[in-house]
Amino acid sequence: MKEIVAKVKERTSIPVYERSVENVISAIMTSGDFWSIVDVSEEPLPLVCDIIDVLKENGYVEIKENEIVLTNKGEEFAKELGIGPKINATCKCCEGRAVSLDDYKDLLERFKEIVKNRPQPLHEFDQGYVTPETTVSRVILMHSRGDLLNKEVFVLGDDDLTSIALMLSGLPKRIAVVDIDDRLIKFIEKTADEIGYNNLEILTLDIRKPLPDYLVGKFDTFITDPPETLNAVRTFIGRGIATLKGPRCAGYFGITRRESSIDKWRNLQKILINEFNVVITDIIRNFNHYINWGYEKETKAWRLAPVKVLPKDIWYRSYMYRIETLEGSKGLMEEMNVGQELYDDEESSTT
Ligand SMILES: NCCCCN(CCCN)CCCN
Repeated sequence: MKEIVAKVKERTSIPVYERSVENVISAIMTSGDFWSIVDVSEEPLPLVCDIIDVLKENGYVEIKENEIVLTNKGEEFAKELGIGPKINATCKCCEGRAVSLDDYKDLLERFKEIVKNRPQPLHEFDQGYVTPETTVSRVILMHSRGDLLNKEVFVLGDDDLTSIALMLSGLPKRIAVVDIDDRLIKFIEKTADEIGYNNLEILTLDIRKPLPDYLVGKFDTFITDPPETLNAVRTFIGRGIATLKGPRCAGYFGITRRESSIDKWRNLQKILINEFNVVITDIIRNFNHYINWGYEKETKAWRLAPVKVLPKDIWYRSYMYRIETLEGSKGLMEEMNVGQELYDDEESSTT
């Protein structure tokens, strides 16, 4: 195992542990599909590719009819190390979100109807929207925490159309939506007119610039779904926190393991705790399920994939973080002079 880890370390700057290799072997024992192996392993995609390559070079893994499988030598190796397949204990009725959709079936059906001809994901903005069940579950989650009823809600980036589910719920006092993509802005505006919702504020602004005063300290709750670079965490989440009125306000955001190692998780959690002085109240594993976005073949993930087959099922998921502000919490007020590095780092691959 030590020589495997050493060989992987030669290939990547992403932190590698024996546990990383174990996670990938365990995932291969669970599924032969590359995308599902990344999903189950919970290691960053580029690292999974390096580990599979080294295991293949050393005869532990082979590719047969587009499936990644252990060889006999690999099975021996796994047995020696005591590695078994990953069990999937996800709850059948809530899909692991710990939120029940039972009382919101009509909201879900209405949402599905409205978003039938939604704008499709654009690679340039790292778009990739979540399932309707995820979007509506987000509304229920926020409502269950007391963060929606008669509250002023800020949606920072909305290819998931969370603002539409919020409008349909009728819960917030008002909703403000920011997005850099005019197609989304127009779609959300048109929908607000169609459903006769008029407590909606639409803003197209580049959040790398400081927020205008009329947004600073004006909201009770924000939600965003940023890329996983530390630049994006500072920018998207920092701006979200800057919109909050004061202590005991809430923020929600998705953070994935597909494009961030838990080393990077520790760094982003330090930003939340030490720079923004907020507290993390919830981290719900695989709450957000992303529909395959269609530009896979243009991404680094496709170039790195050992098997060139498009994903058939949902494989990209993120954890839902909930934070609360306290005395001394503060958001990002200065300009962020970043370009593509808002989206890209050594662990990203679908941006
Ligand atoms: N590039 C395709 C997947 C993007 C997912 N990212 C943006 C999602 C917007 N709804 C980030 C996901 C986790 N933060």
